[in-house]
Amino acid sequence: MDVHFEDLRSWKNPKARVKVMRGHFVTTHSHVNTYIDLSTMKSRCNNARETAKVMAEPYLATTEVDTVVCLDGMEVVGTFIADILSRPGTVSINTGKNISVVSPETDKAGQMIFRDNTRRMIEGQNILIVAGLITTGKTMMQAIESTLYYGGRVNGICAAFSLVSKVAGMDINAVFTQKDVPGYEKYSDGNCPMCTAGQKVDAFVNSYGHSAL
Ligand SMILES: O=C(O)c1cc(=O)[nH]c(=O)n1[C@@H]1O[C@H](COP(=O)(O)O)[C@@H](O)[C@H]1O
Repeated sequence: MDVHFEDLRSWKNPKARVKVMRGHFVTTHSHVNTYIDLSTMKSRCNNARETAKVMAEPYLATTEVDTVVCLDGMEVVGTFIADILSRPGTVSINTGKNISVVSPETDKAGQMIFRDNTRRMIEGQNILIVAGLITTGKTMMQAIESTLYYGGRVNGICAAFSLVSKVAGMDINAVFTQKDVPGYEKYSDGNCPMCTAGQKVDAFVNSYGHSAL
């Protein structure tokens, strides 16, 4: 496979950056013609912090957050978001809080669950969900349902990249949208023109990364 990544930087903050690769990829719920690699923002401290600034900004003055629920391995970014929201001396209404940062577990049935030890960080709490990639919105829908099931209030949803602007009627605050990645297309299984054209699958991709075939 000829691996060619383009750098993509947020116009809001160039240090919030991802890498983009074109090809034929199989994801959990769809086929996509573009792979977005989030490893820099997920794993490098400076990039995670700068990404967190972009993500936290809309919530600073207005949104109560007690717990950040992280999906797709976004814990480093989520922790910076919690820190930014709770910092003293900012306009944040969450100043001084000890905000929790948790991740759900996916059980064998594919349900997102919280173990007994983290439930108190969901039940009766104001939740901000932080996702990596939102493609169809199915995974986010599961995360919202799970949070509500455990008694949390979903007050905000943010993502590194989202193809959709809303899930369950809630706005998605995305660092990158389809406008930033022109030509990004997703196709349901069985309806993929790349498969129809006999284009070989380049890689299986999931939130951990990609494995070339
Ligand atoms: O995990 C994946 O398969 C994946 C690869 C990809 O290119 N894009 C992508 O959105 N995902 C994951 O698929 C889930 C979101 O897809 P939807 O449920 O279709 O919105 C998230 O867990 C993403 O990390």
